[in-house]
Amino acid sequence: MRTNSRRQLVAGNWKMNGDKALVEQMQKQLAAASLENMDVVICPPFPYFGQFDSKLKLGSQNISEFDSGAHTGEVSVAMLKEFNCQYVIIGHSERRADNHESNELVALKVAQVLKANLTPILCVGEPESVREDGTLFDYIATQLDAVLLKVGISQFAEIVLAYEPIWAIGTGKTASPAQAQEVHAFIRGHLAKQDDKIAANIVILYGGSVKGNNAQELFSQADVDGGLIGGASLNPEDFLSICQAANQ
Ligand SMILES: O=C[C@H](O)COP(=O)(O)O
Repeated sequence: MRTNSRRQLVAGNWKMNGDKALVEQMQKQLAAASLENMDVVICPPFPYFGQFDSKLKLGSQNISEFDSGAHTGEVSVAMLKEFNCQYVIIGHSERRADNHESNELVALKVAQVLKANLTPILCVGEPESVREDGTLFDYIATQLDAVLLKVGISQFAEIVLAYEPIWAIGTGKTASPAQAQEVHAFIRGHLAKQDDKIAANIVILYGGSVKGNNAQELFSQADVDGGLIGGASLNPEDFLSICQAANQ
């Protein structure tokens, strides 16, 4: 049972997976469920955006930092709005690695999403080597500070955060509930140095090998407000059980 007023959120990041059939199955599964105490967001690849009905909240996995123009292969915030997309994942570790997205570019993209009145899901998280060498909190603080410097603490009232330890993504090696809680509490404390109220209200998701059988324990941690789900978001039954854990 939650002891704070933050509403839990579960976002399914399909990454470069899924097909038209999965869109149909997922919509059917979620339409039949009663999930009145939490929010569900699906972040499919762009080609499937038009296939989603308006009952589900839609999220994007990325966005251009530019408004429009000669940027081949990019998608703008204005285009997302035409499809009623409300959330945008920014700074996922796979984009930071595969597309060389720096903390500064991540900050520019967060600003672009906020300018369009959409909600960024800002991802932070450390590689295993950083956890091992004891610089975990500095690493997370640096990722947060780049965005704080660009948009300011007041804008964090419109942001969702996701803590995703890179070593736990797609590996089956979930952070323990205590490890997740420790970093979530650090993040909230870091923001509280600038604004107590914004820190207390911000939703912080955990991501990294969340499944139906571990979601409830992770989500019951005091500073964990739901999850950013990869692999398990491709299975409608698993994803529903994760949403149900957040709905309690
Ligand atoms: O965006 C989602 C995360 O990268 C977690 O992925 P995963 O649930 O497959 O570990």
